[in-house]
Amino acid sequence: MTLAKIPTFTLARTGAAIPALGFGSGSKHRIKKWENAEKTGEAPLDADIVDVLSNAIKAGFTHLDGAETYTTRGELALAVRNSGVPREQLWITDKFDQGWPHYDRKSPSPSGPRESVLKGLETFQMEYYDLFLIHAQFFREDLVGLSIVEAWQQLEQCYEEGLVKNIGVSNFDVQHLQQIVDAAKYKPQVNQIEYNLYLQNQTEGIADYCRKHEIQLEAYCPLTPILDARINDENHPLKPVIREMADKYNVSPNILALRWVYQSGVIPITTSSNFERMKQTFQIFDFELSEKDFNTLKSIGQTYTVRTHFNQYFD
Ligand SMILES: NC(=O)C1=CN([C@@H]2O[C@H](COP(=O)(O)OP(=O)(O)OC[C@H]3O[C@@H](n4cnc5c(N)ncnc54)[C@H](OP(=O)(O)O)[C@@H]3O)[C@@H](O)[C@H]2O)C=CC1
Ligand SMILES: O=C1Nc2ccccc2C1=O
Repeated sequence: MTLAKIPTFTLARTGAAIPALGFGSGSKHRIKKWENAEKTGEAPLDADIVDVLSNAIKAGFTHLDGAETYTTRGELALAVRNSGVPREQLWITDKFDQGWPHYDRKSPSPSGPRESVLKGLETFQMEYYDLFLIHAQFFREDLVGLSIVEAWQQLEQCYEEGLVKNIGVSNFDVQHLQQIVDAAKYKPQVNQIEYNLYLQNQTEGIADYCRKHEIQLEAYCPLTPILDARINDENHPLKPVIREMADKYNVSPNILALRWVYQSGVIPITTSSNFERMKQTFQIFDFELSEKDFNTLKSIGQTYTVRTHFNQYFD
């Protein structure tokens, strides 16, 4: 299979070229796995999810976003293996599950990220991850056996051992990132956060902080502004603007929303079960928003906030 050439961003400190668009194996896929496990008490491989992830690779995605907590590592590993795409042509991200206080879920790797990395590499039958993240800053003693800084030091060890080529965090605010930066031998290279036109700072000052410290932002929920399921309000201020601008640029609204994220220097991590939509996603690289239109979207987006994840911590 010939893979499409996807633009990249360069990660500080290692110079790694990370594909500027990623495909997620969490969100709807995580929910499906967790619900099944609740019903049946186990989480067997889900053939439909393997198909979705295989289709994503067929559609041209080379950057795949996984996480221990999604319980879809097995599905992603199979999709990667079945694709026949050489390992070095793919970018595989995974995340350490530190446990989730609001779900009362314990970490499946209570001794820390190194345990998670080793288990993940075994599942994937591969030698290294391109990027490994601490999934969230919500550490609680009864759910995981180490502190944030100790977790970071384990990731640094994995980096020195060559098990992970790049290291970072997800859902970190300025205060928790600063704790790591103060103690770090190697500073985080990535922070994956909820980010879109309606949530341009998951937490106060986070986008500027990451830019200042050369920490690449990745955006989950990039499509929130076009999803009625997430915005139960006909009158949200971007609704007519997105429609009008999508017509102007001759793209669909989802492409416009993703392009804005990419053009702001942030890597959209999206997902879909729809093969046509997967292929369509690459249109974000075929046009450019004028500076005026980019800024119009940005300033109108700032007048309205939608957060779908971790409200109990961040609001
Ligand atoms: N670090 C973290 O804490 C988190 C990380 N993530 C990561 O980010 C990934 C993506 O997250 P997610 O929020 O789902 O991403 P998006 O905001 O891209 O939303 C994806 C959803 O949008 C739907 N969709 C796409 N286009 C359209 C359209 N034109 N019309 C209607 N529906 C559409 C898709 O449905 P359809 O299948 O029908 O196309 C899919 O359910 C996750 O899989 C995960 O890897 C997500 C949440 C938290
Ligand atoms: O996609 C995700 N959905 C989640 C829900 C709870 C905790 C983490 C996540 C994800 O990363």
